[in-house]
Amino acid sequence: MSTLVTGIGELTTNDEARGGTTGRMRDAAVVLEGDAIAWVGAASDAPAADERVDVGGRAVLPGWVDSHTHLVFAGDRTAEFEARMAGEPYAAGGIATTVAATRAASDDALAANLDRLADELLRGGTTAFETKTGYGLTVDDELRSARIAGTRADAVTYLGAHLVPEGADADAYVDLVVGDMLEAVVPHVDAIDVFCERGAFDEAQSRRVLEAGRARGLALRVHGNQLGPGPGVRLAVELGAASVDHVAFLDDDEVRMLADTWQGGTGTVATVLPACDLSTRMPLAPARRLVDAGAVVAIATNCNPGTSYTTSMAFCVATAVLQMGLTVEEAVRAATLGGAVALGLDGAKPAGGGPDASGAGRARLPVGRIRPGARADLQVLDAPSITHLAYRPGVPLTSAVWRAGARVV
Ligand SMILES: N=CN[C@@H](CCC(=O)O)C(=O)O
Ligand SMILES: [Zn+2]
Repeated sequence: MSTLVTGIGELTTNDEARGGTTGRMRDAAVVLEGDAIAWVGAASDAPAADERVDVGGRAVLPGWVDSHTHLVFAGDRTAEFEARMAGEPYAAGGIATTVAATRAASDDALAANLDRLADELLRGGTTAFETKTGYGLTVDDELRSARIAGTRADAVTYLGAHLVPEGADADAYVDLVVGDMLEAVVPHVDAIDVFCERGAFDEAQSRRVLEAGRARGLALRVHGNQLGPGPGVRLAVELGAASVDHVAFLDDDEVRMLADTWQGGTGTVATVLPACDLSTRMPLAPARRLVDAGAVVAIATNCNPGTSYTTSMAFCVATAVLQMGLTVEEAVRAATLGGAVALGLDGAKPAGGGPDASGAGRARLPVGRIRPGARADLQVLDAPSITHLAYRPGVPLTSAVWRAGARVV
């Protein structure tokens, strides 16, 4: 089955061969064949296909790639949010509230909540997403979180090192995280993550976690420099992490260090989380300085019930433009290809996945670009250009979405 999507007023391809930040084309068409993109070019040259969809001059771009979420959880944290808006600071300890609710929930309840949020992501134009464990913090609860995550997510990250459980000794808990817990989850995950922050895990503990994950072949991620300056970014760079996320507190050396990782072609993506910065009333990550220095930046929602309860990549893109100083093109690239690079799903290396990473959502074709051979993931905006994402903030512009060749919105 093939589909010709034509009448595209503005096509954002992210294809470097087409030049510019976003490889933009005018009056374009795309042919989807099965789950892949088969052809991209001028509408006037488009080949015939089984089905034809005319989008009437609207803008088309790759589906969002949300490279940082925490969607396996139960309960919510409305009261904590209200207290924060009344002046209380965010503290890592709030995670324990969600851990208790998650442990008490059935598998079905956790899966239903994940489905609800994954559907919400899709309706907002997100066609690929990562999600993490980290609200279980026992061997059994982390294992079931990883299994459930794999039913929907394109990439699953093990975050046993999210918080030291109440009453546990920190170093003894790290022994468990790098020992039995890692052994249990490793067949189901692609990456390992650690919350390297005051109130969570220190540098030595974070290093142990990341080195253990690396020894098991997992990609590395770090929650770093979220609540203040700290060792997270330096550790991520030293250990060759795929991404370091939050990065709200960066000095000039850290910005340069992140940019320098890309000199050999692969490096550590700096993932900014604008909705989280706003919802925790923390400073916005210095996305402008990162892009100016040459770092590869991703924009993600960090959807979770504590610090960032939104699935809206469009909101994050608008914030990155209006408040972090990115251009619309830079923000759109960061929210699509940037996320794909962070997840290793951009096609630069074989698709990720642990030995048994066979979840329904797993990406087997590259995402983040509209070009032949990529997964057929694209979104149509009810607008003539991507500029409207920031020009009309808060307006739900997503009008059609294809994921892996299937029309889902
Ligand atoms: N910072 C650590 N983890 C999450 C917050 C989780 C929570 O508060 O429940 C984050 O990325 O913001
Ligand atoms: Zn997070």
